[in-house]
Amino acid sequence: MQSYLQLCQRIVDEGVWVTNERTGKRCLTVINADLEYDVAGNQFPLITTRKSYWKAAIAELLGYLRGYDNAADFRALGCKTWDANANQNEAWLANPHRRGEDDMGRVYGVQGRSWAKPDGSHLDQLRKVVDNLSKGLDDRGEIVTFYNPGEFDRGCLRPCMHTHNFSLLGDTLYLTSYQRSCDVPLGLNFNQVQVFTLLALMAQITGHKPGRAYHKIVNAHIYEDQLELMRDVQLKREPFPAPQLEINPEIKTLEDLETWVSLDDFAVHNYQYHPAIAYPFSV
Ligand SMILES: Nc1nc(=O)c2c([nH]1)NC[C@@H]1CN(c3ccc(C(=O)N[C@@H](CCC(=O)O)C(=O)O)cc3)CN21
Ligand SMILES: O=c1ccn([C@H]2C[C@H](O)[C@@H](COP(=O)(O)O)O2)c(=O)[nH]1
Repeated sequence: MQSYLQLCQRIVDEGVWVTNERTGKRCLTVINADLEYDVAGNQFPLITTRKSYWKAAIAELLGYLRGYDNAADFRALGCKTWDANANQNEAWLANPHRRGEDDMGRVYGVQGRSWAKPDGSHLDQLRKVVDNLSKGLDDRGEIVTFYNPGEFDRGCLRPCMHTHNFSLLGDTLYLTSYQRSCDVPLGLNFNQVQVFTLLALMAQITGHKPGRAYHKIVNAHIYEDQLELMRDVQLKREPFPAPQLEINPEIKTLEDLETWVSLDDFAVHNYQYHPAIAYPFSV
């Protein structure tokens, strides 16, 4: 939590105003942030200086792991975060590849689970990583990447958290996740939860102990219409201790994640938080 607040304060103190063409808004921006989460010690990095909707963040992660390409599927899991990008983004609405209401196109999990190969077949990146790690194998390329520039024109948004690189040292699993662009008040709130939960879940289904998760961010920003709430409200609050995440131990395979797992299989304990803050969202 301290490292999140330090990043917010750093943006407020040292950020540079950058005009963003896609959203038409200015962002106060810094370059490079390194966050680290203690998954072994179950220090769940949930924001405590406002109410954080952790279930929606885990639902979004579950949708990526399943390869969802439709905002309706995310809604059915309990997550509305893709509604706006699928249905209100002017460039995507005008894109001939968009297949109607709620379609997100070939983004995130679609790339992770069915990367298109030149011969017309598809590659399941996540399956390969799960199979190797389950056998105790780390080929130094246990990577799931959603970043496919050749198909950017077939999706509603380029992935922000785009690459997850797993590592095995003995029986401990580590994760390094890379993010090119980060909406610190809204997106990071979710992304911290997702990096932590991804390592915890992958360790559980591949039979290893979770270690630490490393989260590397390039462009970290606060949109102009979020700045006042961050500077004058959220940053004035004192954080509470980190809560703990409990995951149903019956989740044992990738198939479990693909089929029956729901948000009822996750619980957070000892979550103390300050009142909610409704930050504006930019499409
Ligand atoms: N501008 C922008 N910021 C983002 O963080 C973002 C995007 N766009 N587009 C793609 C996804 C969607 N994500 C989102 C979208 C909405 C919320 C959001 O509105 N969160 C609220 C309430 C969530 C709820 O009620 O479930 C929050 O207060 O955290 C968070 C992340 C993260 N990504
Ligand atoms: O997981 C996510 C997804 C998106 N974001 C934010 C980062 C940016 O503010 C926008 C994406 O805009 P680009 O113009 O494509 O960079 O969404 C996030 O923080 N986390």
